[in-house]
Amino acid sequence: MGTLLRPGPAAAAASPIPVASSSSANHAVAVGVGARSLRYRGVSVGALRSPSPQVLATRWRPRRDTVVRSDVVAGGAAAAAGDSTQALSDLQVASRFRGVCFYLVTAVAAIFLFVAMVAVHPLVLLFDQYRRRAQHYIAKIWATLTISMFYKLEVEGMENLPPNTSPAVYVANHQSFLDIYTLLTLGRCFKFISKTSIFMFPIIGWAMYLLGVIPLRRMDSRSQLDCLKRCVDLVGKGASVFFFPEGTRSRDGKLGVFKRGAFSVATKTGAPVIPITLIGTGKLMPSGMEGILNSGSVKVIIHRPIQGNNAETLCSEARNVIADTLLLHGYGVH
Ligand SMILES: CCCCCCCCCCCCCCCC(=O)OC[C@@H](O)COP(=O)(O)O
Repeated sequence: MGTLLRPGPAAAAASPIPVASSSSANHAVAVGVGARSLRYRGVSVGALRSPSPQVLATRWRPRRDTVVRSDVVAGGAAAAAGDSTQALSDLQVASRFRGVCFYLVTAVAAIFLFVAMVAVHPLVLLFDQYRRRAQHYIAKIWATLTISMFYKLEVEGMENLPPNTSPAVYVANHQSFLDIYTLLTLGRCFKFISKTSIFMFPIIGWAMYLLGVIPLRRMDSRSQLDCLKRCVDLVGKGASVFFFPEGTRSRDGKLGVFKRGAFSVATKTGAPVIPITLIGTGKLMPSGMEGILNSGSVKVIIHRPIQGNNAETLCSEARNVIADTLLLHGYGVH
């Protein structure tokens, strides 16, 4: 993998924890996905916007089972204009229908499983306050049940996954909400770091509280420091933590810059970093298109643990191994 073209070492940004800028991110949605759609239809305009057209050409080879953002927009506009022949195609309707079914299944499963979570919580607090294995097991059931009906999941490198008794810092690329479901199926008791707004979701937000998910106000430097402190504390007590070092879902499908926070937790605690590459979730449910679910499959690649005492170096190593794997699978990296 080391022989692949790489854009350079991971550029660690100034703030230690990933912070998203929503306005620029939204712009990226419009530009990036629009470019994909043109490529998808065989027009080469997308190449003008990408430094790596071969990569995009590979990645966005025509697929009849994938709806991209501009398809939905175009379909909606046509419908509004009263042109029934250009209304949403069967394909788009199928992706939307699949999306509705997905949320129905996951909501019903969550209602029942949340009751189980509440029931075991006193015991969890008494006997397993930091790892909360029972709660994570229930979350694993929820995720497995949900995704098993909608996409095929392949996991490579299970042997690299440390046991729940070994604290570690897990990091992965982030393309979609489906990343969370996919990662929960691994059955490891890592604490996600989550933006605070997700805690507002009924049931899911409450379940996150029971799981011990760590809240982060992304634009608040004090919250960032508190979050890192909590992570160091948890790892010291035998639990694991999970970061998306890009801090936000990729809008154009390419791997973004990694923040250093996760890696400073690893160097402060001596815990290993476990890099994970997620492939395909962004095609199934792209960022900004949470209402649809395309058909397809997802691959998870768990890389070998890396260790070190320099956060910058760990950050570059982890990003490089994920970037190489994404390039190998036809994705781009920034
Ligand atoms: C009741 C059944 C069990 C329910 C278990 C629910 C467990 C949910 C764990 C949720 C962990 C959420 C982690 C989110 C991490 C995070 O915050 O990443 C940022 C993004 O994603 C969205 O950012 P953006 O792309 O900028 O909108």
